[in-house]
Amino acid sequence: MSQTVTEEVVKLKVRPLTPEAFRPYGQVLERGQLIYPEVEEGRVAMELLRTRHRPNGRQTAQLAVHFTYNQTFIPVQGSMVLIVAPPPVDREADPSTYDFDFDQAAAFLVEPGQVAFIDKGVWHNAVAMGLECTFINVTRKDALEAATEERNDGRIDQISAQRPYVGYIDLVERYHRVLDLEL
Ligand SMILES: NC(=O)N[C@@H](O)C(=O)O
Repeated sequence: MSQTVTEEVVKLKVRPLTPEAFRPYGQVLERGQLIYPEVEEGRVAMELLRTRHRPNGRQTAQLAVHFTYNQTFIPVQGSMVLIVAPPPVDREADPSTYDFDFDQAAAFLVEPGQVAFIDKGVWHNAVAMGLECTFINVTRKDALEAATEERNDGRIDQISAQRPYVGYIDLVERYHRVLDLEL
């Protein structure tokens, strides 16, 4: 009889966003400091997105990755939880083999007025902390590309299908694991 494989739940405690705690993943912009959004292709673009609470929103199976640009999350209404993990070790490897370090994965509460800037290659996904979060997304856009379609299903593979420069990993498919936020 075939056994269904149930995924292992990896708990992530949601932590306050501080420059020190966030340093392995990027920078928290503070007054008097500068950050430099950067793209190796396309153009730097700023868009206003809204993400809404979704059923089972505490669990995340997919995360995005891109080495050609860094990215900035700036909540303006409502808070978000930014889930991150260090970049894959080998950028030149086949993206389908990119590693994911569960031991270094983390979740940070980003509140309105805070600015979370992730380095190139950092694994990431963002979910609404409450019912919804409207945030400024500083990202990459290629010529003629429109604003990112707002989704509430955490499906980075669907984003990747429209924006091929956004890579992703499905932790359930790859490791039979899922990240579960502990608030
Ligand atoms: N969902 C998500 O984080 N997408 C980004 O990678 C982006 O550049 O917009």
